[in-house]
Amino acid sequence: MDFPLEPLAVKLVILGLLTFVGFNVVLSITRYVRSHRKLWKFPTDSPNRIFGHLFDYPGLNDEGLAYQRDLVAKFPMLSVMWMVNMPILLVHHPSTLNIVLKSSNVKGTFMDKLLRPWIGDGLLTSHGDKWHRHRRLLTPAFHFDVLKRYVDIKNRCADILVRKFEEAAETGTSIEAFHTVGMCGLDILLKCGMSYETHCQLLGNEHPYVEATAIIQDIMVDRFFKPWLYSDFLFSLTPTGRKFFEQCKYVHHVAETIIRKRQAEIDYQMQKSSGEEKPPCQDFLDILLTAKDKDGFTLTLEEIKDEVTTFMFAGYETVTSITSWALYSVAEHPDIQSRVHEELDSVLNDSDHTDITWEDLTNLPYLTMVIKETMRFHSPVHFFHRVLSKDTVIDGKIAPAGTAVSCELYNLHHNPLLWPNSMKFDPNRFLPENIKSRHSRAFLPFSAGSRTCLGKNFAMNEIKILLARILHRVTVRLDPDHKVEKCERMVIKAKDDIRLLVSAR
Ligand code: HEM
Repeated sequence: MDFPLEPLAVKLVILGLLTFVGFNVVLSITRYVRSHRKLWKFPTDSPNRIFGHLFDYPGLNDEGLAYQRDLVAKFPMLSVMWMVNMPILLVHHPSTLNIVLKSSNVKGTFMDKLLRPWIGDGLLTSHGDKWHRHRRLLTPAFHFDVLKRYVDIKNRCADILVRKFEEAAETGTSIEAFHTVGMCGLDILLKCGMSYETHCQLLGNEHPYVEATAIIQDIMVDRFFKPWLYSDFLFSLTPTGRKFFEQCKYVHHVAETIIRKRQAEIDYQMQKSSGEEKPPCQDFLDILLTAKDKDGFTLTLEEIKDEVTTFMFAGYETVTSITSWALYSVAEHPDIQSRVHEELDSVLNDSDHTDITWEDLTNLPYLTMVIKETMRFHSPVHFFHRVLSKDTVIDGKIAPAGTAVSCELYNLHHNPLLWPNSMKFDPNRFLPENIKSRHSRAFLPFSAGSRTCLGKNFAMNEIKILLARILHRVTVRLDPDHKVEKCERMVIKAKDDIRLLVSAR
């Protein structure tokens, strides 16, 4: 057949398409150069503009942390990290952090994108109306009256944990802090937040959920340094990508099982009371399952799953890590441990209880200082991200809208302008007179402003209870045959755990 017009029509379509693509490429490059040129004005130690820090970051380990300390000593306000064509503005001084916290609570950096297949669009990664609605909804789950009820659950879980430490003292074997405390943290979180009983502490120190989240994080941080794998589609074609998505699927399956079980219990209770009563205990999950605002808005299963997975991530590793690093530091500093022992003896020895009560929680000033110094010195939650929602002047220069900002808490907590001799573990930094003489935002373990950590009181109570219960019964020291090395994941952990030798008091 003969189509006389075809060659011309095809040529025109191809020409049109090329013009369209070409125009968009030029536009993107122009926008990219225009916005990135602004960031070229900020300080950086990047050796080159093409690959940036991609191939010369020392590693997500002790060397990487030493590098971060050197960086903040050299650039105490901020600096830019270049990941090929993706700059990240690192802020690590109260004055620069304050500007970011005040001007933007928007999420959506490429790190958030890497987090999404795992924790979805929960409180940590969402913003705008959705974040506002969910934050308002979930805030009552952390009210003091609710937290008070959890003190008993935390003590009952601590009973099992303390028993494990006492057994280690009896047998003379060393104990793995992260693994052992981690099981207790998981037990507490599931019981308090979701009324879910697993007996996980009694089943050993391994748990498939914990293992899955460790694998997910290992892969995620490795992917961070491989921008060519940022596309979920391309990543899912690789063996590592397949492993990552399999583990995410498992984690979501666990969340769904917990949700369905609790939903069935709530339905049963409602049926029994002819739908008149609300379930007796409104924990985190109950709130999500029964939420209905004045406009009749309820949450979908997907939304509840995202919040449960977020809650499990935000609430479990953080507490485990701080408690474990605090044990490490008191083991390393026997004089500090003795002062903790003295304080615990004075609170607990003359009383008729071994539990830490709600009232005791405000009566342990030295232990609280040790915990705060742990959060500064080890800074397990070492960063969080924002995207600038508008052009913003930071340290006298304009950072364009859309810039990815990393609020670097480890660097802030080792900034020599704020923390002299930052590698000395010294709880006295948190004596009231010393706090007074420091910038109010020199210490931000829970962030600040509208997106401050929702679980901070829950976390502080739990860490105090676990440490007080353990250290009241035993003395810990470091196992000299075991080297402790740090590794940076979403929180800073110990690569091969921390091994502690234990003796009964
Ligand atoms: C000592 C332990 C903890 C530390 C150091 C910590 C630290 C933080 C930080 C720095 C943020 C801000 C993150 C950001 O803006 O991207 C945050 C947010 C959050 N944390 Fe924690 N956290 C801890 C424990 C917990 C616990 C136990 C829970 C829940 C049980 C929790 C739930 C959350 C949630 C839901 C958010 C998101 C808040 C929002 O964006 O509205 N955290 N946390």
